[in-house]
Amino acid sequence: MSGLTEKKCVPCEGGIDPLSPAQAEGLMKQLQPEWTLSADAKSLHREWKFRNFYHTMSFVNAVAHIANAEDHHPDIECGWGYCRLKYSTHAINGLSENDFICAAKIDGIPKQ
Ligand SMILES: C[C@H](O)[C@H](O)[C@H]1CNC2=NC(N)=NC(=O)C2=N1
Repeated sequence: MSGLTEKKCVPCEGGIDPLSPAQAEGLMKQLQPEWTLSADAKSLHREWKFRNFYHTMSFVNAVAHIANAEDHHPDIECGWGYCRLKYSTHAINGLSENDFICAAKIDGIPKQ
């Protein structure tokens, strides 16, 4: 169990520094290995594949539920059989712990 899943996102409207690349690399260790950091360490990415549209949208709905509960929202790109997520904290133009908390919670969604 990842410690991040025990945490709750803190509302962010700026005023904090984005995580450094080293801090972001450290938190990556608590996520499933399919997540990648962008080259500038300002965003977090992952893609999923599904065997039909129903399973795709079921996953997207579970992501939306987490986003709503945490009040922290990914960019979502989805279509038949795939979903791509991008996390960054818009208010600071970079990554915050919120992005990692949400990613860890998404890692807990059962894969269909
Ligand atoms: C107050 C509240 O936490 C902010 O408006 C949130 C809402 N969701 C957000 N989601 C993301 N990804 N970045 C933000 O900066 C952000 N801001």
